[in-house]
Formats: sequence, C-alpha cells, structure tokens
Amino acid sequence: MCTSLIFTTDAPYFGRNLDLEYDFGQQVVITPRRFPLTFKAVPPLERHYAMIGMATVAAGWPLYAEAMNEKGLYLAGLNFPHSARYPCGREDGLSLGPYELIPWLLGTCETADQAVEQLRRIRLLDVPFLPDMPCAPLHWHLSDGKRTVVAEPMAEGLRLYEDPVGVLTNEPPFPFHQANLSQYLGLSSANPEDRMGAPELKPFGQGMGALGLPGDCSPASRYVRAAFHKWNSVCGGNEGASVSQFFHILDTVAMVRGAVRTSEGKWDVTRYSCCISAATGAYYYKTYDGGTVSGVAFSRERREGSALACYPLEPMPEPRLL
Ligand SMILES: C[C@H](CCC(=O)NCCS(=O)(=O)O)[C@H]1CC[C@H]2[C@@H]3[C@H](O)C[C@@H]4C[C@H](O)CC[C@]4(C)[C@H]3C[C@H](O)[C@]12C
Repeated sequence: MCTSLIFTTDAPYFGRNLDLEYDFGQQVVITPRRFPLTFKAVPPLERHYAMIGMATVAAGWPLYAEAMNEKGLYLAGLNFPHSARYPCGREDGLSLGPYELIPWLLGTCETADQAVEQLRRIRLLDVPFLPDMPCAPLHWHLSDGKRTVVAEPMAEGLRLYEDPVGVLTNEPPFPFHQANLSQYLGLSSANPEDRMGAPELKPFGQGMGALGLPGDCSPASRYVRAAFHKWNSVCGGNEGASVSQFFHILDTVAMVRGAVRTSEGKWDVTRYSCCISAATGAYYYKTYDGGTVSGVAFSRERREGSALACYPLEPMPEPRLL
C-alpha cells in the first residue's frame, strides 16, 4: 500500500510513502531534457521537460514510481490491484503503456490542466515493458499545487476526479474515500467538550478530540489519518520546516515491519518516503533502514544533458564517535 500527499505551505510539496514487500531497484533518477524518451507506440520525445523522481532503470529506461518535472508538475502511481483495467481509454487515443504515463505527461505538460487534457485522449495499453515485467495495476495522483486530480483506469474507462483533499491511498476507488472521510467530520485536534450531559466527566489527557481516528494500515484508514494530520498541520513557512512536517505527516501512515503481512506471508513496509519541493525542485527522501533525510538537488545544470543521472539511496550514516 502507499500514501501520496499534496501539502502547501510557502510553496507546494508533493510526495508519498512507497509501501511494498520488496525493493524494486529504486534510486533517485533525473531524466534531463535531451534524454531520448522512446515509447512503445508513439514517436520518441527527443526534447522534453526534465524530471526527478524515484525509479528503477530497466533496459536504459526510467520506470518511475513518482516524479516531478521542472515546471512543478507531480505524478505518482499507487497500487490499484482490484479495479485497474488495461487497455483503458478511447480506442483512437494516444497509446501508452501505464509505465510510460509519468515520462509522457511530465515530459510534455506544464500544468495539471494540460495533463488532464492529455489524459482525456490517452489510451493505456496492456503491453508489458519487458516480457518478465507485467504492467503494474495503478491509479495516479496528479498535481501542480493549484489543481489536484486522481486518475483511475476502470473497466468503464479512465475516470478523472478533482481531489480537494490532496491525499491518495489504494483501493477502493476514489469516491469511496471521499464519502468515507465524511464519517470523521467530528474529529478535532482540540479536547472534546461534554455533550453527553455528564458535567462531572472531563477529558483525562491531550488528543481526546480525535478519538476514533482509525489507527490501522488499511487504505481507507490511512486516507483518513493522512487527511486529519494534513488539515490539522501547523508548520513554519520555509522549506526546512515544511519538509520536516511533510515527513511527520507521512510517518503517521507508515508501515512498520511486522504489522502488515501479505497473503504470500511477506511483510509490507514503507520502503521509502519522499517529499519534492515545487519551489526548488529538491527531492528529499528517507528509507526504512536509512533513518535520516537525504536530498538530491534538481539544479539547472542537472536539467540539461542527455544521459540519465542516477543516485543510489544513502545507507544509514556511521555513528559519530566522540
Ligand atoms: C507497488 C508500487 C506502488 C506502491 C503500492 O501501492 N504498493 C502496494 C503493494 S500491495 O498492494 O500492498 O501488495 C508501484 C508504483 C510504481 C510501480 C512501478 C512502476 O510502474 C514502473 C514499473 C512498471 C512495470 O510494469 C512493473 C515494474 C515497475 C517497477 C512498477 C513496480 C511496482 O508496481 C510499483 C513500484
């Protein structure tokens, strides 16, 4: 399972927890403007917007889990295993593999409006990237900080939803999460007042206004918990404070090894959490075993060029011996 979050303070910040029972060869990858992006069924993009994100590189190609481009447009793929259907979309549409959606949209669009226009005419193919790499069943979180949209490839077609919450998890489809959230409107960061007519009773500790906030790792519960913490967030208005707060919100929905066992008997854990700054382009991340926050700058020089730039994930730092 995964959780994606859009959070705005001084500027928009985008990111996610990637929860999975295995590593997929992930590293931070910058695709610069002149890296030739080839596609299965549409002509290559020889020049495009540069992007930064977490990807595995297979056959020389960046397979992104999430990324942001140099214009501040973010797109993340999250598991959607029961509902995702490919092929999906207009039969006469622009044909892309699901793994091509992030490079294509981020390579060609500046804004969420433009990406939505493209999505309306895209057909998602059921063509594996490599014979031993089937298409991942995904839905997507798209944002430029002004407009946030969820795209779900369903049997009925590609469904697009405006997202006023700025949170995406996994199944079931997005309308459920919106409706479910309404059941938690009574939660508050403030202590509860007596409404039972029992004046001698008082809250005996802090945090009791949010009693009932679901604490488990299911998609619906992570959705509500991330939304509660995002809306009740109090945070300084600079990049350091915002990134720190962003990771604290993601921590509330992170998976601790042992708490979630898959049907194959494996442990789902938060492999990494990331936060991308739309203002500076910096990609911040921390891994399950790494502990501290690391960052990769998306400087002007790194946006130019024609070769992928790959940054293996930092291990836990050595202790400083005094
Ligand atoms: C599993 C990832 C989503 C995180 C998530 O929701 N996990 C839940 C797992 S579970 O329900 O709890 O079992 C998704 C997000 C992006 C996906 C990757 C990207 O789509 C890029 C390629 C696409 C290839 O077709 C498959 C490998 C792959 C490298 C994908 C592997 C995996 O499906 C990823 C990493």
